[in-house]
Amino acid sequence: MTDPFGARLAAAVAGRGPLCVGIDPHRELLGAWGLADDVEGLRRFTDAVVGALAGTVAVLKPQSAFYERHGARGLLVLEDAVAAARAAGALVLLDAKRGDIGSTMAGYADVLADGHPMQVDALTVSPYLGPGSLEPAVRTARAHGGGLFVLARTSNPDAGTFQHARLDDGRTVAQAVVDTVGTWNGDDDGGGDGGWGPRTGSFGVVVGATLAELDVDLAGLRGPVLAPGLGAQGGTPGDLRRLFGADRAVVPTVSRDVLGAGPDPAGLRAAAERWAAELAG
Ligand SMILES: O=C(O)c1cc(=O)[nH]c(=O)n1[C@@H]1O[C@H](COP(=O)(O)O)[C@@H](O)[C@H]1O
Repeated sequence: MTDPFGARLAAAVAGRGPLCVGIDPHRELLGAWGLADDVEGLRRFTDAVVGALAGTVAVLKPQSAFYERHGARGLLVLEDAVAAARAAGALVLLDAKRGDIGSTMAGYADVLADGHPMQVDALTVSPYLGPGSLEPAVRTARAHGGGLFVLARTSNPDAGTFQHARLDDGRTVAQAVVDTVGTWNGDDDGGGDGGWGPRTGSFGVVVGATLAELDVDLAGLRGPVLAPGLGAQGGTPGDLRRLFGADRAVVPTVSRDVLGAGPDPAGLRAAAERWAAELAG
């Protein structure tokens, strides 16, 4: 039986540091690397990032949209990259922001299951259809040692329009999302204190590093926080410390600010190492 995702993530972070690098091969970036916006360009970009970084960073986060837009052959590139990244020791967080109900949600979550041709370690999901809508994904994650990161307080400027809306009980939507995810991190699923360790929960939330202030209470989360918005969106390592302190299980994720240093593998590695050093300092 595979160890729970939270424990595996904590072990990866202990060995490699917390940095997650997003693989976002969008049109402009392919062009900046001198690659065509086609499947061959996609493959060369992806192979370069995985080859340069999968042996050293804790987590790689491919963005599914940039593979789906190239059709079935794009998905084959993603499938190969996921296998190569995991073989090199990186955890793979598939960024697809899935959200649906019942059997459809279960279908999306099958990407976490043993035997899936593109099995990943964790998946980003959207809670918009309600807390119960994500239960099938929670079940699949538990059964296969997978993890989920649920969108709670995202990094985009207008995120608060929905995420600050209030429930009848006065909590913001973002807070209700965090509280819901905290209930999934029960004693059997890690259920630690919100820091790194073998009991780090397998169910996390997304909270942007771009926030002016931390306007959700993470005390009951007991799982990891994925923090995007660093670099290109303006967030800094100082913002991370200001928002989350030093003791919380936070996975800072950077895409453009590392990917822009390619295609030279040494350049990619140097950019990731720079971020890792700044995050450690
Ligand atoms: O889930 C995410 O990764 C995510 C959540 C969020 O709140 N904001 C956010 O930018 N992201 C993702 O992070 C990537 C952009 O990273 P940067 O290029 O570093 O800004 C994209 O793939 C976004 O979908």
